[in-house]
Amino acid sequence: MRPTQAPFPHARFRRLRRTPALRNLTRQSELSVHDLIWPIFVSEPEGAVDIPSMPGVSRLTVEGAVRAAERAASLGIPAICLFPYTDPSLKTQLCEEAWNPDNLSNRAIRAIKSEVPEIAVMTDVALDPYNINGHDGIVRDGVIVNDESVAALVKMAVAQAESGADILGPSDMMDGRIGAMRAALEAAGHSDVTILSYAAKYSSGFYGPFRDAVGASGALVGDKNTYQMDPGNSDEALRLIERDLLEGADMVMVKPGMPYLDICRRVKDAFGVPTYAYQVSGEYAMLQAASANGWLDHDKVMFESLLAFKRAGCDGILTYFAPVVAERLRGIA
Ligand SMILES: NCc1[nH]cc(CCC(=O)O)c1CC(=O)O
Repeated sequence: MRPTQAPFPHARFRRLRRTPALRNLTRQSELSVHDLIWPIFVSEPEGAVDIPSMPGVSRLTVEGAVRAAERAASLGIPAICLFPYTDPSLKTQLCEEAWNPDNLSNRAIRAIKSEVPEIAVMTDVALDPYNINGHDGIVRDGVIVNDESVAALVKMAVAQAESGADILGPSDMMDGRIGAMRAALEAAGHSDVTILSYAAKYSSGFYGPFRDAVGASGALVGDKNTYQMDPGNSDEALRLIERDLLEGADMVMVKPGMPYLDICRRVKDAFGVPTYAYQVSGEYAMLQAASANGWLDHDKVMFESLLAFKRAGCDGILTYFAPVVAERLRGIA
C-alpha cells in the first residue's frame, strides 16, 4: 500500500477524528463477541477455587463449566476452551490419564455438549496436565521424546473427538503431530473435527500464572526450550505454520499474543488462513495487576489490547477477558 495525501492544509488528518461518528465511520478494525474464545479451567471435586495470579479467574467444577458455557453462549461467544487441573495422583510418566475417555476434560466436554450444544468446545492437546514431569511430551532419561509423544497425543486427540470436541488445540509443539492426528481422526470417522494448531508457540515467561492454574508449576522439571520456539525467531514461525497447514490444520495460532503481534501480521499476510492469537495468562495478569493498582484503566487496556490483535490481522483471540469484554460489547455491564 502507498498512502496518497495532499499537502497541508489540503490534507488535515484531524478532520476525520473530529467526532465519534466520523471516527466510527473510518475505523479499520473492530472487536466483536464473535472474535472471542474463552479459556476456562476445570477441576474437581470441590467448588470453584480462585487462582491468585489470575485475579477474576477460578477453577470451575464440571457443573461450573456448563454454567460458564451457558453464559458464553448467551453472550454470543462462539467457543470455550477447556484446561483441566488434574489430581496429582493421576499423573504418571506415560501420561495415560490423557486418553482416558472418562478423564475430567472428556467428562466436561460431554457435559457441555449435551447441555449447551450450540457452543463450540475447544480442547488442549498436550501431556503436561497428566505428566509427573510437567512437560508437554513424554520424558525418557531427561529427553522429551518426539515420536512416542506424538503417538500418545494422537490417542488423546481421538478421545477428545469421541467426547464431542469441535476444535482440537494441539499446544505441545512436537513435530509431525498434526498430520498424525488428522490421519487418526479421518480413520476414526471424525472427519469434521477441526484442528486449531498452536503452530507458532514460543517458549515464554508469560505462561507462569497458567501453570499455577493447572497445577503444573510444581511438576515442571527444567524448561520447554527444546520444543517451544525461541523468542528471537520469526521466519521459523512461518515455516511451522506452513508445515502444520500442509499436515491438515484448519486454523493456526500465535502464542503468546501481545509480545508477538509482528508474527500475527506476518502469518496473516503470508497465508491468509484463519489466524488466532492467545492473550496468555501472564498478559492477563499484567493488565489485571496494573488495573487493580489504579495504574491503568481496566476497560481501556482490555479493549485496546484485544483490538490490537484484530489490527494485526487475527480473526480471533483466546482471552480470559472474554466474558467481561463480551458483556461490555453487549452493553450489559
Ligand atoms: N500445553 C500447555 C499450555 N497450553 C496453554 C498454555 C499457556 C496458556 C496461558 O499462559 O494462558 C500452556 C502452558 C505451557 O506451554 O507451559
